[in-house]
Amino acid sequence: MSALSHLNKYFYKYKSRFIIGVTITIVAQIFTLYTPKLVGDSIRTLEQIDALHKETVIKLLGQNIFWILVTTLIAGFLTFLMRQTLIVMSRHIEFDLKNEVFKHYEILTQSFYKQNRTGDLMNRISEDVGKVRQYAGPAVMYSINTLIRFAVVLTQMYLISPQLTFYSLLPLPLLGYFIFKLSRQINERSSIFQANLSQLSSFTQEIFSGIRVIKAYAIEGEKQEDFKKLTQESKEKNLKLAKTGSLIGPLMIFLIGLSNLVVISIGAIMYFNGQIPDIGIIAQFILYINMLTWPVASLGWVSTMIQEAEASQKRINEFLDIKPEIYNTAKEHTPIDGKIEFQNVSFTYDDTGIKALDNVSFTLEKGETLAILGKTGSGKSTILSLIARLYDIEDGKILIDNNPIKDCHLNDLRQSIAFVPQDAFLFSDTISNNIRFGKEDATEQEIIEVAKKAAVHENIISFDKGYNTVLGERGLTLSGGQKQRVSIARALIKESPILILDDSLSAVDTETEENILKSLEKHSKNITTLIVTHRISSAKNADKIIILENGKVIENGTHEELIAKEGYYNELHQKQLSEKELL
Ligand SMILES: Nc1ncnc2c1ncn2[C@@H]1O[C@H](COP(=O)(O)OP(=O)(O)OP(=O)(O)O)[C@@H](O)[C@H]1O
Repeated sequence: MSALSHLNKYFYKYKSRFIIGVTITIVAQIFTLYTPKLVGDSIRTLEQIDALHKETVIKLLGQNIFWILVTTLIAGFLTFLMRQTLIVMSRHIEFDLKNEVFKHYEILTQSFYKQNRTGDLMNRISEDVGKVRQYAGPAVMYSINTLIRFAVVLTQMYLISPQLTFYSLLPLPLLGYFIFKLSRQINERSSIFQANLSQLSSFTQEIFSGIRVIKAYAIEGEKQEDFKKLTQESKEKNLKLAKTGSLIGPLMIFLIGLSNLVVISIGAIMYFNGQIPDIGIIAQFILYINMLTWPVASLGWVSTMIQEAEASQKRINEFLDIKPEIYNTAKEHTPIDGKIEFQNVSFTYDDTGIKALDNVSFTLEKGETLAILGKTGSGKSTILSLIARLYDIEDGKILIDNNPIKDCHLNDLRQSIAFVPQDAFLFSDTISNNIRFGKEDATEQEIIEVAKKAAVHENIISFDKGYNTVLGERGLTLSGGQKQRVSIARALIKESPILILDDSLSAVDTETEENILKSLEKHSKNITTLIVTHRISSAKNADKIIILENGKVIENGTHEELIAKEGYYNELHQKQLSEKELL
């Protein structure tokens, strides 16, 4: 139960609902006691049929039926209220916990997302939180219900006949034991089934995300076979689970029957021996025993729920206990102007041990543009990640507006960067909302303006619904180049002092690229811009250019200076010039 103690703060938060729920449960249980008593009274009345007038008997029976109806209705209504308070409380707790987990996911760093699979993250926030809710709601409710029912029913039974109470309760522990054993087995089998289900969903999710590759390689048949194998496994596991589950019903019927038999036999003997005054008591006890059977049976079920919830909360806590490696240390807000300086920065990725940057230095004044070129894997994107402080460095210094990056308010720093990543990610929403993502209160006019600057306006208005075109999952309805340009528009609307383009014109033809760069030049006069690119055409107008190789800066200067050096840049320039001529 230690992991579940995480929920105590929520029980405390909803304490008034909890207390009201418990009070209602107690009152509801007291009302349910009336039915057996009234049934017993009715049988007692019938026993006296010879001594009483027929009308008196009918009148007494009629009164009893009336009160049975009234007390049952009240008990039913109170049970409804009990669910309304306790189950609704669990829904509130589920909501709070989901939000707590989501908020925590958001502050965790890149390495967390690299180490954990998306499916796992989703499972913990949905499936596991759902299991925990079963504890906070039904498990707590049934436990309280059982406890109170036992207390009131047993007291009533004991007051009538302690001896008959003892005998009638004999089969109940047996019922409890078997149900507990079966629930254990159900728990194990359901965990196995759940794990298999997770595997199945991860498999299908991957297949649908990569459907284009699967079709291109014509391996649908093979994948179908894999799917068949997985579903076959899933079916077998589910059948095993169903087999155990189907034993519970018959077992309960058998043991309830046994209990009734015990009450009738022992009750009859006691009646003949004069140990109980009338047969009505036997009927009353049969009803009491039936009232206790379900709570006993539910104990096994409740214990399964608690065990599952404990396991799930443990998984949730594993993530909640992870402290983000990167966090804000600045007490005050630090507005960002845009000067960026790297002083002998070296950086190694912890998980792979790859040294991505080696002694990198450059200075970029506010409003200047830096182009970063270099072979793939040379460390270009790493520089950009470090500016957004997605990682912290150990060697060297990164200064933003002459202050160490760690002294900048993390939120201010990230807010001041408009980032266009290598693989543009668009949400399943309208184009307009995808652009507005960069500035929530942007007007339609502003959206159109930035779309024009990103040279994507003409494309957008050619769609039937224009800016209201809804993009499919991950914006699949747009071409690669269109996605990149919408992503650029989103960055431009943000009007941040720092603009970062990570190879984000790669899917755009050179003519469109030129148009975009021209508008960017006008747009970003006061904006510090970093462009990672493989094309000279994207770099040539930058104020500064650096060339990386294996994390080291091997050349730096302006376009003219680098051409004159006859190194990597010049070679690339010549190559791209001749390619252009060939076209
Ligand atoms: N998140 C990461 N964790 C571990 N290693 C990484 C990570 N990102 C990049 N690397 C490694 O660091 C090195 C530099 O990668 P980086 O992405 O900065 O190169 P790049 O020049 O941007 O490459 P490309 O042009 O292909 O995008 C590579 O060897 C890469 O494998």
